[in-house]
Amino acid sequence: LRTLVDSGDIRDAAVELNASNFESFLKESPLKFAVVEFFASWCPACRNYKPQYEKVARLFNGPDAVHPGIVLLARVDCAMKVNTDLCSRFSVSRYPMLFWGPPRKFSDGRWDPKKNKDEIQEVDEWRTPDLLLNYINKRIGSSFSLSDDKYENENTLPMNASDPEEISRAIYDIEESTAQAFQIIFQNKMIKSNTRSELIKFLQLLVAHHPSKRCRKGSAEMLVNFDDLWPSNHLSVSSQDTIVEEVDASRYYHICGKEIPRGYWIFCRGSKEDTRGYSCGLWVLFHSLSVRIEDGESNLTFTAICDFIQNFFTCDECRQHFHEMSSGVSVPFNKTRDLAMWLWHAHNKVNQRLMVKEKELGTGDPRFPKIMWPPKQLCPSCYLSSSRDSNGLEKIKWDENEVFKFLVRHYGKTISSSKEATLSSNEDDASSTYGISSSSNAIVVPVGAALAIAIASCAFGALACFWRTQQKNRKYLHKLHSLKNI
Ligand SMILES: Cc1cc2nc3c(=O)[nH]c(=O)nc-3n(C[C@H](O)[C@H](O)[C@H](O)COP(=O)(O)OP(=O)(O)OC[C@H]3O[C@@H](n4cnc5c(N)ncnc54)[C@H](O)[C@@H]3O)c2cc1C
Repeated sequence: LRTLVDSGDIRDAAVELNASNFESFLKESPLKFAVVEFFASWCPACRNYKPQYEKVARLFNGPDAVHPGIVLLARVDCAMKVNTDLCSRFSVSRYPMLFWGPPRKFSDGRWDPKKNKDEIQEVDEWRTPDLLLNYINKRIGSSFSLSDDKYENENTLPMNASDPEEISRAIYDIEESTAQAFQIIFQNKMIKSNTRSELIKFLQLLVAHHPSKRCRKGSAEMLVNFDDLWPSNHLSVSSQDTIVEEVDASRYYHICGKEIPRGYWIFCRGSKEDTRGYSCGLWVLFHSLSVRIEDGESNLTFTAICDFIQNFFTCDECRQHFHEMSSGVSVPFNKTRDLAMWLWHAHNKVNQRLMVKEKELGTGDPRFPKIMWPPKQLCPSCYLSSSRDSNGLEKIKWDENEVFKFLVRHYGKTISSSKEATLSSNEDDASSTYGISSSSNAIVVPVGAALAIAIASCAFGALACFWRTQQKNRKYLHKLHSLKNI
């Protein structure tokens, strides 16, 4: 995608699209809304309009956006020959012409002036930044203003954590937090002799059950190369030495693809700069893993998550509290439900503790106060009864069967399926190279014997380990063939 630099050092905030990237870019966009300006570079009125359009674009697009993750502003130059068909699909008859609609509808869409019921609409009021922003505000029921300052926007955030639709956008934050987790691991050189196997276990879990296809693919690549990158035989058992310096880990920073981390949050976006974000994304990742695993994988998953938190989550207080909670588990988990419910309960314990603390210290996010979760609006059937004790604390009697059903619905299919379908086709090629099935979330095992291991143990660990060896053998054979051919 072309990032334009128009005058001096000022980058355009509106994204310039053309016929070759229009469809894929808009299809993959995590945003709910888009404005597309069709213009012609030779048109003087368009040149004059550009700074006005940019004023609104800077509010929503780019790293300094005041309200990122909501509306995409893009433009297409109809004076470019390659864009002729694209512009005629939208019946562009004068310049500039602006359209409004969901990004995905643009990608395969067209606009017909005779059909005004389309999801794509011509923007009728756009001539000044105020008019365009008013139009956007009317469409999404917001009250954004051109004078909004970064992160001082509690009252304008249109998102609501109790909106059941919001969770479908959490896939982007799960990807973001996964990528950030590995950035932190590499930057802080956290792969050591005593943490190496914990990371491998966690990667195996991600390969098999991460809700994002591109993160499964990235984890698989890292797992296949793990022994080469961080060989265990370079370390003595007692050694605490960091071994990450020996390899160019930066090549493997992009566990969920090159464009991630994107640098902003959507579902986990706080109303202040220092709230929510990474830790919220991690919780959502853990919950979505917990409902994706098979019964027989529950204990391994529990250990993999606990070890990951212990070794790689760099919030001391968090890992200490989490360790206290996980040490209280005396009986191994046998069922998906056991783990999902334990994690839900543990998260609520953290919420309860933070409810008091954040109130005392004023450190919480005013738009997202801690609550016993899920709230009634999200899952009425989860509540048998609720009352307040003498200190005003809410006491809830949960219907745990309903809670589990809700967790499966909330963190299961809603999170991945529709968004994954939009990934680009070259990722499909790569994932088949690595034997990852997108439909089942599982690893495709090349040999029947491996299947037997998988069925017998029903554990992603054994399966992923076997598969890793297979990949290494394949790599070795491939190298051998290339050498023979020289
Ligand atoms: C493992 C772990 C331990 C932590 N321990 C601490 C700690 O000890 N002290 C501290 O100050 N901070 C701790 N944090 C950070 C803290 O829990 C929050 O992540 C942070 O305050 C941001 O809160 P949030 O409002 O974004 O919601 P989060 O608590 O991060 O939750 C993210 C989302 O998960 C959903 N959710 C909320 N509760 C549940 C639940 N019970 N089950 C399932 N889904 C739920 C909601 O949709 C919510 O928006 C911890 C984080 C993690 C990942």
